[in-house]
Amino acid sequence: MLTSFRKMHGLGNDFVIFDERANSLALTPVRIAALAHRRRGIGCDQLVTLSLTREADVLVRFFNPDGSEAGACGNASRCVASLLWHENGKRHSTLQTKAGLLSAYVGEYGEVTVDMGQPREQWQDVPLAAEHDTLHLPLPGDPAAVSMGNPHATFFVEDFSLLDQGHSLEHDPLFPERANIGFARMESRTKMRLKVHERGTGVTEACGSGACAAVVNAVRRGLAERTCQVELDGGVLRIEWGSNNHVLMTGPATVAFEGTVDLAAYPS
Ligand SMILES: N[C@@H](CCC[C@H](N)C(=O)O)C(=O)O
Repeated sequence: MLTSFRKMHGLGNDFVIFDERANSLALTPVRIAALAHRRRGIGCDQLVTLSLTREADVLVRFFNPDGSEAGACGNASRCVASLLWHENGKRHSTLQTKAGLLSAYVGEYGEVTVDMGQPREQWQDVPLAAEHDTLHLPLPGDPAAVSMGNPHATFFVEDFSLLDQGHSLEHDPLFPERANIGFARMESRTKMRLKVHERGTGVTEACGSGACAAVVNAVRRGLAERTCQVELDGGVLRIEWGSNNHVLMTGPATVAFEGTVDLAAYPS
């Protein structure tokens, strides 16, 4: 039996989205990893599932290609909000995620703003393995850490030569749940160039939660204003860390194609 899915992306950060609102699908971590595989499966940066909930318009779960589940995914959250808008015509939506309830708004030109909630700056919340100042982690390169519902460390750099260390930094014992590793070059106080090695995925075209984390860390370091444009390989996000401590992320959401797959052909 064939199961439908949608392929969407936010700035090239791409997702396979399965709708489990009518029927639940047997998506085990092994099957998710097989489906997400670029050569042997459909291929994506994250596999996303939608389910029914009483708490919000939809319950959204995000899975990395290694089968691990993430608390947050900014670019996929914009895609899901855009998908709901196309379904029901409502520009406002609410998304229940592992990290919390998010609200989203689709603007005049189809661009999506997601309220990514409040950053968490305490070492236990990132989390780190032991008590440290999250503004200056004890690692070469002096990164800062924050949780946007998932763990992030941001290095402030002049060039991106450290990018190939992303995998070993992700697995550094300092991060008991591993971490997404961002490399930010400040172009001005309102403009940043960012590349991200994503936990469980690798280097992606864009990382929405990584952009939020990088701006929060840049503001905490005194390097940026609270509204900042973040240029990633796949395009630009606008990040605003509001006076209510919530981080708003605005950017595009694009449907690539709709397809079907025989789930039984993948290991469970
Ligand atoms: N693509 C993302 C983040 C996806 C999850 C991340 N790899 C993790 O494990 O935390 C985004 O746009 O935020």
